[in-house]
Amino acid sequence: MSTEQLLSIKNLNIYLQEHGSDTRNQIIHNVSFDLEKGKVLGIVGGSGSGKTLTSLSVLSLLHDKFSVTGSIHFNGADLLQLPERKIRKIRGKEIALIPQNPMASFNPIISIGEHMVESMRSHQKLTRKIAKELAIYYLEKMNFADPSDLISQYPFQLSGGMLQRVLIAITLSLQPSLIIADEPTTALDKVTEDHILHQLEIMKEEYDTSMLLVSHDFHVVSRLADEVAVIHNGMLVEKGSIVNVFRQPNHSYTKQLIDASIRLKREKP
Ligand SMILES: Nc1ncnc2c1ncn2[C@@H]1O[C@H](COP(=O)(O)OP(=O)(O)OP(=O)(O)O)[C@@H](O)[C@H]1O
Repeated sequence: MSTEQLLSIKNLNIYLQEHGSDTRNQIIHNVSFDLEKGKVLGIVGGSGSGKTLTSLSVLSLLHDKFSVTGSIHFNGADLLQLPERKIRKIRGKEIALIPQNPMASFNPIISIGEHMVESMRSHQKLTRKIAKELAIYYLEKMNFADPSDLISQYPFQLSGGMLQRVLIAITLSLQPSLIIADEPTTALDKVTEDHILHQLEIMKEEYDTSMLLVSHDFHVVSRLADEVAVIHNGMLVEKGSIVNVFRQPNHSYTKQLIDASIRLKREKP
């Protein structure tokens, strides 16, 4: 592995064996790709292609009915070989996940400010006062008009788009080396999608954050990604620079995804 690579996935296979079943099905087949420091890699594929399983395997967040072979080197260590205790330290602090449904990441009875303070204090030695000041700073970065008021609100008082921006602010505050954003805008309308993509652009440009951006939508990925990997039926069918793949897709499945994203862009309200 070159020293520049932050993440290097080699020959990743993921198998599913339901409890009590003798049959083991292979879902991900021999997937390999690298992510350089400071770059964004888009992982694109249709529903059920295996994007989420591939990205969750990096965080060792797969249910125990899945088994994984191959290697996932992150900062030099193979994550598949690390004990859970070490993975837990990496998760959140070194590798953070921005999921599709942000609501599931929040506890409904804890205020936005408390979520931010707690997540920062669980990874860094900070007083509550400093953590609160930092929370306000990062919410300002996410263009919230009144962060001092926002921190006393509860998750149910915020829209899906606002919660997603809070989650990005929390992620920023942890300053991870790698962010995995799994369909971060799929549930949102066009205007909110634009806001979120803009916030992710800020993350990339100001903080030099490396990112795996998972989406079924080529248009979303093309806004941010340097490189793209296309997954179909659990197999990597094409990868390359976003400009080259977008202009001259080699695989017919990639062409279909690009056409679908152009249609989606026209139709999304
Ligand atoms: N918990 C699960 N139990 C059984 N099969 C699963 C589970 N999660 C995923 N799969 C199967 O694994 C395959 C890949 O799923 P995955 O969620 O990675 O796809 P995806 O590309 O992220 O799709 P989507 O965008 O719809 O989430 C699918 O065929 C799916 O049915």
